Amino acid sequence: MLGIVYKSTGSWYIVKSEDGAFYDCRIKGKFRIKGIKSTNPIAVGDTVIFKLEKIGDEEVGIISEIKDRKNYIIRKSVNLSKQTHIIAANLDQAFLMVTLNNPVTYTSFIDRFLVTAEAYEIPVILLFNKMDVYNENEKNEFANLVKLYRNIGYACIELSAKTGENVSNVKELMKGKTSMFAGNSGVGKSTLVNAIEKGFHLKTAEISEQHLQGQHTTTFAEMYDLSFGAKIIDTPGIRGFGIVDMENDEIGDYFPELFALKGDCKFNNCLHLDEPKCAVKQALKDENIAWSRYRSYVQMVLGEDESYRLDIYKDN
Ligand SMILES: Nc1nc2c(ncn2[C@@H]2O[C@H](COP(=O)(O)OP(=O)(O)OP(=O)(O)O)[C@@H](O)[C@H]2O)c(=O)[nH]1
Ligand SMILES: [Zn+2]
Repeated sequence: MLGIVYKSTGSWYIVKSEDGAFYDCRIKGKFRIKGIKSTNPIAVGDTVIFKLEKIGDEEVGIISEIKDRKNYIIRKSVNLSKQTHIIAANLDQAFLMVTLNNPVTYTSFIDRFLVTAEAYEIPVILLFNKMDVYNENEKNEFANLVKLYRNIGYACIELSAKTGENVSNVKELMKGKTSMFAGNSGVGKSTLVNAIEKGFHLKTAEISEQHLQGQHTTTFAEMYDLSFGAKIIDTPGIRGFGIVDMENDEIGDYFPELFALKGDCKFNNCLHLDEPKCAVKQALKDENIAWSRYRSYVQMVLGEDESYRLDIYKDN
């Protein structure tokens, strides 16, 4: 039988088969996936093949195969080994929620998220929330931010999870897809998802509180079917995207507007720092590239912003 993993506890998996029924499944023997040193071979979102077997009185599914992943997000294991923990697989898109204040979302956080998403090959939609509370100045500031990211090519929606403004647009984009919601604590993820699906509660808050108390419990993502043909992967305690190890010379490739100019720099290995005849530096002067984006880029290249390599629980 073919199914999708909805929940994982590390040794047990809840798999929804094509016929719509849920089965408790386990893995038989050792499972290895090329190139991934992972503590969990199978993650939420994985498509698996399993067959039912009688174990004692119980009928359980035995997973024999994982289908190739379109993408996956990981985090480093808590125990400092080189191992990674796969949080979720096969995401169609991620929504990153951003607010101007309460809490402040820094552009460096947005950019790091976007870069990681590019590396993971996960499309991102930026949600600019709490539109109902901003004054004229703040509205302008927000509008500039929206313009900045739209120019690069990212989809942006201005909304208010509280009043419901533009919430239907988000819902529309979710139909038929598997989505994840990310953003700093307090930006309104739970409020939004609850507005999209009445009575549905994300688990983010309780876990991040646990984290504040220093309890590094391993958290597992979980997938849910919403009533309108959408799937959501809830990733408790995860505000960002996990980690990606990137070489300095590939970071620029994940800034689409820098990547587009790469061929115009004098040196084909230009890092756009102090090299002569750099097309990126020129574009900055001409105001065709945003300074905030360039600053995020430099921070990542110089390693001033190491948190993108670290545990995502440290994101803020
Ligand atoms: N004014 C206003 N307040 C909002 C809006 N969306 C959320 N809030 C409020 O912001 C606070 C935090 O919202 P949550 O939905 O809990 O935020 P969250 O992102 O889920 O936070 P964590 O669970 O900690 O990750 C709550 O008091 C919400 O009522 C909005 O559009 N406008
Ligand atoms: Zn350059």
